[in-house]
Amino acid sequence: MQHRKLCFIGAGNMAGAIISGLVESGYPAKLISVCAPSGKNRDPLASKYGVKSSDNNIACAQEADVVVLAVKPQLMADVCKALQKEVDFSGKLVLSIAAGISVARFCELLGNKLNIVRIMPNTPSLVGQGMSGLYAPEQVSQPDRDYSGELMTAVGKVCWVDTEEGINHIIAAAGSAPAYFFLFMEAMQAEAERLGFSTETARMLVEQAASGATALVAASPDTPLSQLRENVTSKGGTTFEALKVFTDHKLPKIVSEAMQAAITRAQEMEKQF
Ligand SMILES: NC(=O)C1=CN([C@@H]2O[C@H](COP(=O)(O)OP(=O)(O)OC[C@H]3O[C@@H](n4cnc5c(N)ncnc54)[C@H](O)[C@@H]3O)[C@@H](O)[C@H]2O)C=CC1
Ligand SMILES: O=C(O)[C@@H]1CCC=N1
Repeated sequence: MQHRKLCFIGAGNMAGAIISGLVESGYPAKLISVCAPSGKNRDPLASKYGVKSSDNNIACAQEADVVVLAVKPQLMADVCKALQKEVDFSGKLVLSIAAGISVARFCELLGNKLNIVRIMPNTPSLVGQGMSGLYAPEQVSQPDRDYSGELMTAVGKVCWVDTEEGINHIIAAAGSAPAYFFLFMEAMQAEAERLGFSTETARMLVEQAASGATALVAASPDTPLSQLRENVTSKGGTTFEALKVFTDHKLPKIVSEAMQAAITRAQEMEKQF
């Protein structure tokens, strides 16, 4: 992949996950810098992965070819305004991983001719199993699109969307989705503990069932998920009764409402920040 000088503004969960995945996959650490006001998160990244750590957003952005905006949406306007005063963004590629901040808003904050790609990653990027959605406005060049795609391919799979609205759909289906599965697994682990298993055993049971199920999905690309479910569900058996509880409580409707709630919040954030 192309190796450009890369600067992360923000050193939190998501920046850390991407930096770790990039370095593990061979991206040169000396080309990566990470900025945050406090050393609490960025210094461990510097010592673990050999990237440069700094509290100076402006100096790092000035030096970089590619600036990754990885702060919370609430802070984005202030961070961008400070950058805009000192940094010439012409000739740079800006990547935003923020939910709920549109390209139009970034152009207001950083300049009209901004060369920007929106990326919606998720935390499994930390272990090279990320799922990222990408959107680039028409004016972004093919080499910049290729670079953005290659960057996120280094930490997982990528899915380009043709319209910016698609980024909010990616949030619902992938960006926020690890938390849905963690919630489900937490509830299962708690019940396994109530059944008398130790915390460690309960976690192992749930973790292995979940990773075994996803491995089976990955190994069966032509089998619909419904078929995989039916393969577990013996007639007159236990799974049928368990699934009946989920369907009686309208699990598919709950999932649909939860995903729509994520989209609605992203749309609200687009107005708020
Ligand atoms: N956590 C997740 O699963 C995902 C998060 N995102 C997006 O990633 C962005 C970051 O989210 P997280 O990493 O979860 O947040 P976080 O709260 O873990 O990290 C934010 C980082 O920004 C730093 N920061 C605060 N003020 C700063 C400033 N003035 N200059 C530079 N850095 C500053 C903080 O020190 C912290 O390191 C958000 O915009 C979020 O929408 C996108 C997809 C998934
Ligand atoms: O909760 C959030 O707003 C961010 C975006 C997707 C995952 N986390």
